[in-house]
Order: sequence, then C-alpha cells, then structure tokens
Amino acid sequence: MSFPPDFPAPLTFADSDKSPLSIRAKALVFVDPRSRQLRERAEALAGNGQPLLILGESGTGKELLARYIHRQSERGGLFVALSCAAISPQWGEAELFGHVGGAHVGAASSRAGWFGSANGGTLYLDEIADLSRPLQAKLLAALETREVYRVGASQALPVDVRLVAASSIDLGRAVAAGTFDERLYAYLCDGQLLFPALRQRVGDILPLAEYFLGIHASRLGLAIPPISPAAQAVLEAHRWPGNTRELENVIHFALLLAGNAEIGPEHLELPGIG
Ligand SMILES: Nc1ncnc2c1ncn2[C@@H]1O[C@H](COP(=O)(O)OP(=O)(O)OP(=O)(O)O)[C@@H](O)[C@H]1O
Repeated sequence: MSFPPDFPAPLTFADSDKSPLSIRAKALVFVDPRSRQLRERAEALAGNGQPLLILGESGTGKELLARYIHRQSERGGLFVALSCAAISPQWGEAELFGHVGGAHVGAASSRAGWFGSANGGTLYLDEIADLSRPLQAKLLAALETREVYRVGASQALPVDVRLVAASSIDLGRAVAAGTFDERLYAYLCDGQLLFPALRQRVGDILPLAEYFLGIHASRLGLAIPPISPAAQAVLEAHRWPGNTRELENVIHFALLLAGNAEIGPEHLELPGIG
C-alpha cells in the first residue's frame, strides 16, 4: 500500500480480529479531520463499557468502527455482529436469547443464542430499528438486568454484554412514529457516534482508494497502478451514495479494467463518466 508521505498510517487490526466471516478490512483508514475526530471519540468511549449507538449511512464503516471499539475496550469475550433484518420473525427470541432443548420443533439441544455468545464481549446489532418491538423490549430488559432467559427456561442466566447498535435511520423519528422503544432509545442515547458520509470527509477518499487498490492488487498479483490526477479529481467530486463500500467496488473494477496501467477517469464506473 503506498500512501503519500503526509497521510498518517492506517490503524491495523490484529490477525485474531480478522475472522474469515468478517468484513475484509485489515485496517481503519481515517485521514480526514472529521473521521479522526470520530476515532478520538470512539477511543474515549471504548473503555467504559457503556452502550453505544453508531449512526451513519449504509457503507460508511459502522461495523468496522464497532470492531475497533471492541478491540480498544479490551473486553475478553467475542465481538458478535448481527443484522437485525436477518433475525427470523418466527424464532427471533430463540435466535437472540437462546433456547433450552426441546423448546421448539427442530431444536433438540439447547443453544446460547447471539446474546449469550457475546457474553463478556460486544454484541453489534446492525440496523437496530429493524428489531421487532417485543424483541426491543426483551433486549433492553436483558441489558438492564444483566440476565437472560433462554426460550423455555424457567431460570435466568447472568450475562455481561456490551451493546453497540447501528442505524442508518434517525431513531428519534422512529420513536415519534411509534416503531422504536423510547426506553431503548434513551438507553443508547448518551453514547452516540455520528459517522459522516464519505462525501462529507473528502480527505478520506484518496487514502481509501489507495488502500483498496493495494488490497486488490496484492490479491490479484498485480503491481499497484497509480491513479491519474484527473481520476483523483473525479473520485473526490463524486457524491458516493454507497459510501466506502461503493468506493471499494469502483476501485476494484477500475483495477480489473486498467491492469497495471495508470487508472484514468475512463476506468471509473461512475455516472457521467466514460
Ligand atoms: N475507514 C475505513 N478503512 C478501511 N476500510 C473501510 C473503512 N470504512 C469502511 N471500510 C470498508 O468498507 C466496507 C463497508 O464498511 P462497513 O460494513 O463497516 O459499513 P456499514 O456502515 O456497517 O455498512 P451497512 O450499514 O451497510 O452494514 C467494508 O468492506 C469495510 O471494511
């Protein structure tokens, strides 16, 4: 990876944090003053174990930031990431809180559930507003009492889970609309972190582009091609509605088109180019 000399080196993740199922990033590229400020606030909040809420558009890097917070917190348990939209409407409670053997059809043995798996660690809930109202209330109860009832169990189990929730929608408005639990919102409110959209931190665009170029070039066994000044200007001017995820895709594709040649505007699959 070749960063211009004035770019600070990206923060790197330990190998133990790079599970094959996790997002691919090996480092957190934070160069723009706004993202450096975000990192400082995240570091300040990481250690105290309080619940956090990361707000930001899709693809900004919320999960990556949550992973970084977990690492900084030095909590010994696992980082467990879960998309609330993926929780089954029928078996959601058992998926989240676990169940005892025979509690429902097809579940002969007991399971801990996502919440229990994060015991001693961090539970990252992406798009928390997608959680059903009954599960929102049960989640809050488990966090506040530090106890969890597996489905079918008559006794609660002690749990110590740090919640880091993420949302791309304004939860205050969801509360006003009656779709989000006011008490869960209050529980999360003090630890809010706002992840600016990529277009609001233009200083990150080229370092991220260089970073993704390095990752994909090494994966493909290619030399890292330079990005022409004209292509750099295009990248910095684009609005990036899909944020960092979109930038990675554009850079990956540009590398495939350009090979070892300099990346020009003609290699960038963006609206209005080519
Ligand atoms: N600062 C960064 N440095 C390096 N890679 C980044 C950075 N921000 C985002 N990425 C990469 O961009 C992609 C999107 O990040 P991530 O999944 O964390 O976003 P998100 O906000 O959680 O998205 P969604 O809300 O859609 O789940 C990932 O591949 C991630 O590794």
